[in-house]
Amino acid sequence: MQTLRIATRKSALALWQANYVKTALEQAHPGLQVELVPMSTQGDKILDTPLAKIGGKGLFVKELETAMLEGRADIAVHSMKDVPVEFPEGLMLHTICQREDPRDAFVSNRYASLTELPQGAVVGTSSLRRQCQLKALRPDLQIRDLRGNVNTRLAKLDAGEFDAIILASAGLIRLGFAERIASYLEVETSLPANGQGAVGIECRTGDLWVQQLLAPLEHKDTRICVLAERAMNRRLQGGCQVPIGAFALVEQQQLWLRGLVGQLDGSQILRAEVRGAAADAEALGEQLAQQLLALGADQILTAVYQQA
Ligand SMILES: NCc1[nH]cc(CCC(=O)O)c1CC(=O)O
Repeated sequence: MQTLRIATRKSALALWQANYVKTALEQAHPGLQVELVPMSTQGDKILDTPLAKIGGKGLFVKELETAMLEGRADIAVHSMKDVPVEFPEGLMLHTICQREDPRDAFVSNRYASLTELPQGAVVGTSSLRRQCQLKALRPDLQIRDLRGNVNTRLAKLDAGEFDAIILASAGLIRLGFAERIASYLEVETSLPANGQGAVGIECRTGDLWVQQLLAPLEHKDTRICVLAERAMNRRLQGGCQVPIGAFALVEQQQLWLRGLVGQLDGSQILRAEVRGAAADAEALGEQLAQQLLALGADQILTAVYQQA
């Protein structure tokens, strides 16, 4: 019996996601051996610099990809929102699993929601996408950088550094911290990042043994949504650290994709949306990007890249 090896980061969330895939594979294929291969990535090591400043795409995936290319692991499990748009030669995104709650979460020990925050309250997030939407709604808020894995971020909140912090609810729910969520930010308030809440599985392009094992883990509607969201991002040349939101829903083969590009201070938020056949997911994502560009998204993004 062969063993399938999963390359994974060592953060609690990465390990949770890798174990989730391990369990799903073992359930789908009784008798299959699945092993985790934990490793540190550059993104885990540089903890003191705001992510937007380091810039480089794929900070959290390069080591995992090298392990697969060198045959030390067979698959890598990623949070889709951290996966760069392009894949290295020899690797592919093969499987997209069912999405967890895609919304951002408002986490605070003192306040129940964004609207309850007092004037000038300090909110922690390292996401430019969250920052611009928060500032658009509440220009008085002070946004401060918040890095680290989910546990670290919660500890910083508990230490009193912030009045509230914003995190992806998916990560909190998966790690058993759902009760820390004071309220959910509806997507109209905080449009999620492309791929937020979805787990993807990467493998070698020609590895048919692995690909056939992965097939049962695929979730069709999540794939459609994530492909549309990623196509929009790709057309806007957005990495994971840009003030861009993209969120799709599919119902009865119909796709509804909403997109947003914002000025960091929230002074301007461009929004657009498209609807169409789910089968045209990627074309719709590109179409939405074009609409945002026509509204002036390129000027905003160019300015952001120059600041970073
Ligand atoms: N950028 C870090 C990251 N990557 C995935 C998640 C959460 C889980 C997910 O979106 O799948 C998080 C933490 C956060 O944004 O709060």
